[in-house]
Amino acid sequence: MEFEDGYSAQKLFHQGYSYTYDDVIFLPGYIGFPVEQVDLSTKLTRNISLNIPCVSSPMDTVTESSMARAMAALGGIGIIHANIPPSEQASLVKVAKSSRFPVLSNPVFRSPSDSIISLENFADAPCILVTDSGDCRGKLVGYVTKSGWMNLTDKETRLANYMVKSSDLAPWDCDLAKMICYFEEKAGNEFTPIVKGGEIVDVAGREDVERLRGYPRLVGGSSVDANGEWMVGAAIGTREADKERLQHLIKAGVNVVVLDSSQGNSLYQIDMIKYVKKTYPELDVIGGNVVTMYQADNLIKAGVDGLRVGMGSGSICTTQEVCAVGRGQATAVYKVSSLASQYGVPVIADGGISNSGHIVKALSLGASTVMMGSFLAGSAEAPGAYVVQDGRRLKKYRGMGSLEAMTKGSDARYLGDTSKLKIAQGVVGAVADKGSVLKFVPYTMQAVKQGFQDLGAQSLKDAHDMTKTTLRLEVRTGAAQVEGGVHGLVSFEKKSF
Ligand SMILES: NC(=O)C1=CN([C@@H]2O[C@H](COP(=O)(O)OP(=O)(O)OC[C@H]3O[C@@H](n4cnc5c(N)ncnc54)[C@H](O)[C@@H]3O)[C@@H](O)[C@H]2O)C=CC1
Ligand SMILES: O=c1[nH]c(=O)c2[nH+]cn([C@@H]3O[C@H](COP(=O)(O)O)[C@@H](O)[C@H]3O)c2[nH]1
Ligand SMILES: [K+]
Repeated sequence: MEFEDGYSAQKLFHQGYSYTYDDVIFLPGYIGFPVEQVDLSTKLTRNISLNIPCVSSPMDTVTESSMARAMAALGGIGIIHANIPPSEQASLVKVAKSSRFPVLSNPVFRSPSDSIISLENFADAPCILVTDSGDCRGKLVGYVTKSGWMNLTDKETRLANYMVKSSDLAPWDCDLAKMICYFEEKAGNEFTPIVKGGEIVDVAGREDVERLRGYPRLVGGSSVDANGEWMVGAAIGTREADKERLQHLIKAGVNVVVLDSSQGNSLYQIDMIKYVKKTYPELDVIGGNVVTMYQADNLIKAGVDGLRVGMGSGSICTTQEVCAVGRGQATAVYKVSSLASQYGVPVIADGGISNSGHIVKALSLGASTVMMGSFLAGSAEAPGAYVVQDGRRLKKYRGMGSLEAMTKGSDARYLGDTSKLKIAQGVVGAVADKGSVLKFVPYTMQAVKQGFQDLGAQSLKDAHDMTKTTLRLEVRTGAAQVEGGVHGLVSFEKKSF
């Protein structure tokens, strides 16, 4: 029997309002299965499948090699930003794909006849690798740990005199499970270099392995391509020079490209989509950003394999203030998805995700994945070091359209090559330390699964089907939103897991 209770998505999003995630609330459905049976596997593009619906933003304070590796290990994907020269971006892609162990350690190399005079020689590396040639192509003879070096009285002494002698190497396709076995077998080793194609590409440490063992495990597995390497995406622009950038990325083995623009429905982007599809027919290309059916239709006709949705919804975005264009993110995701689904083009809900509930809403309203910037920027895997401010550990997070990011690399794109007027569409800020994505993303996915269970959706397909049929939702008034949050307490501590 049908009850007159709540609104269908179609009715709710046809009222002339731009709604965002917090404006709407879903009415629960019927739970007929355990939470473990919720399957969050999904599609990033027509041809790329993921085990979790998570994508990291192509921003220079969010996604470089370390984030891309971790996102792939989790079963999602990272999109490497383009705010650096093409060869550097390509090398970040290559590094991310060079090992299947989810931690990146940027090893430092020396030869046996070298000495280490200062702790700074370790840079951020956990140890120094000693090879006969003193570089990554040489034959491994041993390694030096920080504590081994600290205990030295004579810092001038040569590495050959105190290094831990070892020639043990782990192959690049050793994932966490294989690395656990490796360290169990090699009881004396604290570190093992990882080798690929005759080159040492990274180093794994016993401590990392132990730490990762304590993290929650995701069922479903990692994002691995046909060559057994992590899947990694990269952003490019729509200028002539981006064709050369793309060549570098292709050589590095990039699996998907995102045409990174705030307003994707342009002559430039349509030309670029056609160029990419013609030149590299095997490569999936994601177009955007779009927020309307009209914009999406143009890019779908041009041949995109995926669409990125969101304009001005990002935490660091000022586009709606500056340019007066954009859309509430819930409406944008619903409207674009309802068109894109007719063509089998998956939608990425980009921006405005600050909790697991927002992810449930984005996915239920039709998105196949969510792209996140601020949600991931405070993690250990995001680029940059933590700073301590008023007793809190913070990491910098900035918009790619902020003045600071523009002057770092995207001037040509932003200002027009000859223009001298800089108009920011983003801000520079900071986010709190959240620890490793390898730890908090699995908890977040468990929360999303619970949301799906409450709705009565066992998969993304179920949720998408329900949104077209039985799902009911409502707009929350201001008071209802207050009620939905924590309220009326003198103090509280919000700990999610
Ligand atoms: N999602 C969002 O709401 C927003 C995102 N951003 C982010 O900021 C960054 C830059 O975004 P946009 O400024 O939109 O970059 P964009 O590269 O699309 O546009 C910058 C300027 O270059 C022009 N342009 C692009 N290709 C051209 C060509 N071939 N010939 C001549 N002119 C050309 C555009 O029309 C525009 O005026 C991206 O990382 C984007 O994701 C910025 C603002 C909003
Ligand atoms: O208006 C903008 N000015 C900017 O400078 C800017 N930089 C990034 N982005 C977009 O914001 C998304 C990340 O948003 P969140 O932090 O909310 O996850 C990203 O994925 C982008 O879509 C920008 N938007
Ligand atoms: K905003």
